[in-house]
Amino acid sequence: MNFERLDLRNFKCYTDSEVSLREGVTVIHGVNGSGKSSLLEACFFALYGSGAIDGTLEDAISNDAEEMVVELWFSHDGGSYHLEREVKVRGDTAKTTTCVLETPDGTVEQVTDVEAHIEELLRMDASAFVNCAYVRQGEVNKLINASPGERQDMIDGLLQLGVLEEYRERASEARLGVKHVLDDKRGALAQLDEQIEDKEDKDLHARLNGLEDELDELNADIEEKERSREQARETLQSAESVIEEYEQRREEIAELDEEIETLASEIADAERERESLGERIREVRQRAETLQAELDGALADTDFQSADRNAASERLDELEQSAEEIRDRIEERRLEAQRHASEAETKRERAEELRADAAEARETAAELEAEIEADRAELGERRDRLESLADEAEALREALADAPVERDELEDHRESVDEELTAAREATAELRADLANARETVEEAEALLEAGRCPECGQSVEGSPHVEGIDDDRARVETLASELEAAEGRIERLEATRERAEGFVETAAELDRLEERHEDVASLVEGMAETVEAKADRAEQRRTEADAAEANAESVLEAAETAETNAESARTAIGELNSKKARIDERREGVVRIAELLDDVAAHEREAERLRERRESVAEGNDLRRERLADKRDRTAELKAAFDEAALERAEADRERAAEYLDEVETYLEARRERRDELQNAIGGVKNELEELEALRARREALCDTVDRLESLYEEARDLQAMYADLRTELRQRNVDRLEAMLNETFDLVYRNDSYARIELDGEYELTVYQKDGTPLDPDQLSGGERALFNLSLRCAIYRLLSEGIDGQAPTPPLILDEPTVFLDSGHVSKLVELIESMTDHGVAQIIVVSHDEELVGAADDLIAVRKDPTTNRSSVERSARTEALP
Ligand SMILES: Nc1ncnc2c1ncn2[C@@H]1O[C@H](COP(=O)(O)OP(=O)(O)OP(=O)(O)O)[C@@H](O)[C@H]1O
Ligand SMILES: [Zn+2]
Repeated sequence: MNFERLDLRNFKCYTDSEVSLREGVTVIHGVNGSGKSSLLEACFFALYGSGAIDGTLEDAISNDAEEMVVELWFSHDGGSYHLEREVKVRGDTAKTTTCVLETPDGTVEQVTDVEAHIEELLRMDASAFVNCAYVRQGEVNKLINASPGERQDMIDGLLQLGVLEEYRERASEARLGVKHVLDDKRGALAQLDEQIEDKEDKDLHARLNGLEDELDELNADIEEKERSREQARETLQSAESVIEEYEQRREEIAELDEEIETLASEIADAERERESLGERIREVRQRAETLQAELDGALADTDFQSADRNAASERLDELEQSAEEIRDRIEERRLEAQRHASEAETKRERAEELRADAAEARETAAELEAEIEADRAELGERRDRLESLADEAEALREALADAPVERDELEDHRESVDEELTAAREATAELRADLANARETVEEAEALLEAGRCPECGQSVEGSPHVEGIDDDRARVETLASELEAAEGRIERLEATRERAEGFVETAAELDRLEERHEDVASLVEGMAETVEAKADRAEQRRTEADAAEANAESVLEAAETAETNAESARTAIGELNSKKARIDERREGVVRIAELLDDVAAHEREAERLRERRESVAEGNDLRRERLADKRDRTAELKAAFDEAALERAEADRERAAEYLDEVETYLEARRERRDELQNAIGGVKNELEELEALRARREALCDTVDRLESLYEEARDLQAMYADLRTELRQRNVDRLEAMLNETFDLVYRNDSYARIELDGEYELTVYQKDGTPLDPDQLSGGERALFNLSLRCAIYRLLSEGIDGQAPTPPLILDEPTVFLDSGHVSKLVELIESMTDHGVAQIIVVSHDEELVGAADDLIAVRKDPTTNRSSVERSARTEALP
């Protein structure tokens, strides 16, 4: 078996690590506390679970984690295996939540199944694994310190010698079991012998004969007594029958006396009944006669003469029928009267409606006519107004006839006059200004002349232009004044013309308005005239309608009267029918009374007849009773004569005696029978005992056979037990011999020292070291380093013995050594390297050594470095490349 790979998550100081492991020698190195041992522990935990680690499951989980996973891949016997264990913290404790082993033949789950499978694969349990393959740190002395017994158990277990011990124990158990059964059987046999002896001592056959003789005698006695008991019973019976007969006779006489008395009183009762019946008959007959007289009277009162009940019924039916017919006719008439009356009512209502319609139509007509009158008056007024408007217009047209232009040009005309006037006024203003200037010029010249100097140059005006023009200027003033006068006259004329033009314009506007007004009034008049005509037509129509409705109402009223008359005549008919019906009812009552009387008379006659018959039967009954009374008296006399008192007394004496005897004999027989039962039981008992004796003898024979067989079985089991013990001793001796040889060989290899000659391992696994001078030494007495070497040798020897096996190659796990160099000096560390090499030579496929000692590195095929990060306190694993680098 080789480990191939180990994956860790949160296992102790490892957060997440993965290590692949190879064949050959692997050295895991690192400083103290870096996590080397934890790696090995993880492998061990993967294989064997919680039992394989120190402390609890919780301790194995990293301090700050809640769950942990360890996975181990390994090869074994050519197959690949994968083991996974997952542990989770649940509350206060940790639990294994997953445990799976994948094998080439399938998957194994559940902790117990997986562990069983591993134990079977490796042929060792956790403790055997520790003893053989996994040398835990600090346990180097374990094998030395163990007692020989413990050592023996350990080595026997590893070599599977324990199985033989188991078989031996089983054989011993079987032997003990057989012994137990054999003892039981022997005890049973002794008991049987005792029982048989007891029974034979009892002389059972003689007892049986005595009992049978007594039983015969007893039976004869019982038979005789039973015969005389039969005779006594017969005597008793005949006496009892005689007594019974007399008893019956006495009873009969008593009964007869009683019957006679009853009959006599019955006869007296019947006689009284007959008398009262006669009385009743007389009363009923009298009543019938009275009723007959009443009937005769009733018949005389009616037209009905026959005193026959059927004829009366027939007549009643006839009358009933007539009454029925009349009722029907009354009903018919009543309906008819109702129909006519309601018709008259309807017609009257209709006439009323028609009249109301007529009145309404007339009223409407009158209203319309009043409206027409008013409308006509208004129409007249409007026509007058129209005429006066026409006159006013005519007057205005005449006024316009004087106008200088046509009516539609008047406005233009006024505007042109206006323009002309404005122009004239402007020209006048110009003239006026010119004139004023001219006058000023003249006046200035005149003032200069007076002063004699020119106003402009200050020189003398004589001869200056200003003075020379004065005459021209005076002429011009005159011309301008006359022109201004003419212009002012023209303005005056134009103003008059303008006033007239304005007057014409106003007149024309007034005419326009009048004409418009005239047109409006004319169209109003026309509309009104049309309305008046329409209203007149409507009034006419209403009047015609009113006349028609009136006429219609008249004829409807006539129809109503006819209906009323019809209703009245129907009512009269009803009255007549009612009185006719009253007469019929009266007649019916008479006939009913007659019928009742007829029934009554008949009933009374029947009652009289019934009473008479009853009276007769009472008389007959009494005759019969008298006859029976006579018979009974005869029978009583007869019985009394035949009664014999002496015979009765004899019979009573016989009965007493017989009864007494029977009592006695019964008690006697009872006792005898009891005795007979006892004897029969006793005989049965003796016979049973005889049978039992036979059975006991048969059983004894069978038991003797069984005991013989058990004795030989016991011998066999004892032989078998001895054989297993011998075999184990022999096998162990052989192993011990080989182990001793290998131990010496290994010890020689690792510890070259002149002090020790050899090591002895005896059959009881007692270890002794012999010094050169032949003195023995307990391994305890060796030095610390010697002990470590001794122990290593012993382990390697065991490992070799195992791996070579008793019968061929056994499946050995990797050889794991944890810190084997402690206590060793450097010389012995080199020896250790040699030991490891020799183990490889002996065919150990995988050796894993944990050490912080650099010296061991030389022996490594593969080097694994473990480091702990000082800040996180978490370890990591690294395959170091130093293998090649090192010498
Ligand atoms: N549950 C845990 N969580 C975290 N760290 C843990 C846990 N259990 C143990 N450790 C730590 O793991 C570290 C490694 O211990 P281990 O015995 O594997 O070291 P080592 O390399 O074998 O040392 P030495 O050379 O002294 O034998 C220890 O320092 C310990 O404190
Ligand atoms: Zn360690």
